[in-house]
Amino acid sequence: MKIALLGYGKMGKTIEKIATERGHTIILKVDKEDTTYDLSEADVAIDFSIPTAAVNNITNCFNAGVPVVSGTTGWLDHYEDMVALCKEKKGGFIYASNYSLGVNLFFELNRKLAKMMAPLEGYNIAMEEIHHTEKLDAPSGTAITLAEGIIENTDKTEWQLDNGGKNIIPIIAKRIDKVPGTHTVNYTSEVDDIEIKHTAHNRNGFALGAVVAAEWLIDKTGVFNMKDVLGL
Ligand SMILES: NC(=O)C1=CN([C@@H]2O[C@H](COP(=O)(O)OP(=O)(O)OC[C@H]3O[C@@H](n4cnc5c(N)ncnc54)[C@H](OP(=O)(O)O)[C@@H]3O)[C@@H](O)[C@H]2O)C=CC1
Ligand SMILES: O=C(O)C1=N[C@H](C(=O)O)C[C@H](O)C1
Repeated sequence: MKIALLGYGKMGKTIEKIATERGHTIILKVDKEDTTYDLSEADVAIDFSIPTAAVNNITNCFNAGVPVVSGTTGWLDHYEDMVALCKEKKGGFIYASNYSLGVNLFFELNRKLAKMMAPLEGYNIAMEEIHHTEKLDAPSGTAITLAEGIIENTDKTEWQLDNGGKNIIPIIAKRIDKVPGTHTVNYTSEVDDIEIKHTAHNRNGFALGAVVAAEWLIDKTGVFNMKDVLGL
């Protein structure tokens, strides 16, 4: 595959390494200096840039007829606009807040646990995410997906950064040098606690998932997610 990398920071560079090992060619590397770029030679684009650039990058892909794997977080207020544009342009689009296989299994576990906890009284729920100090958005996209999985399966109706409440899931976001990404969901009661936790040791899992998603998306039109890619 000929891949355009939209965003060539920590993730872009890790994706380059893994994509090259899998026999793909990187034909374009875009960073903030590149205001215009040519996607005409690309089979697929992978966007890991910054929240304020994601919508423009994804739009450019649809306009160029290039399927796009989006991993950038912090832009989801515009997600439905991108879905509509994808359909209008008959494009191919995958967004995931986290591309790692482990986290996608963790998402399933989180939904299942929430469903089991829903009828039980006396448990308080709280979430924590820890990331490196360069991260621009909080809470993480992964924490938001986890919160949505809980909201779908319990009487919780919303999440809030730092604040909890009767129907509100509190998410604590910590920033600690070099941490690739750690997510914890906690149920605590007077008699016991239940905790599920995913710890990324490096960025390779995110990058491999994004490349696998790009391989899967080639020649498809429509809007997909990692459940589609992994057959979960
Ligand atoms: N879905 C997932 O599995 C994962 C998602 N992420 C998300 O991916 C994104 C990138 O993460 P990470 O690589 O760690 O961040 P970095 O800050 O290391 O890299 C971001 C890159 O985007 C570049 N950039 C800035 N503006 C633009 C633009 N207009 N167009 C294209 N590129 C631009 C930056 O360039 P410059 O350096 O010149 O400013 C930089 O190279 C974040 O939103 C993060 O949350 C991260 C890991 C996993
Ligand atoms: O910015 C990061 O680094 C990460 N961002 C994603 C998120 O916001 O959930 C995924 C991963 O946790 C790393």
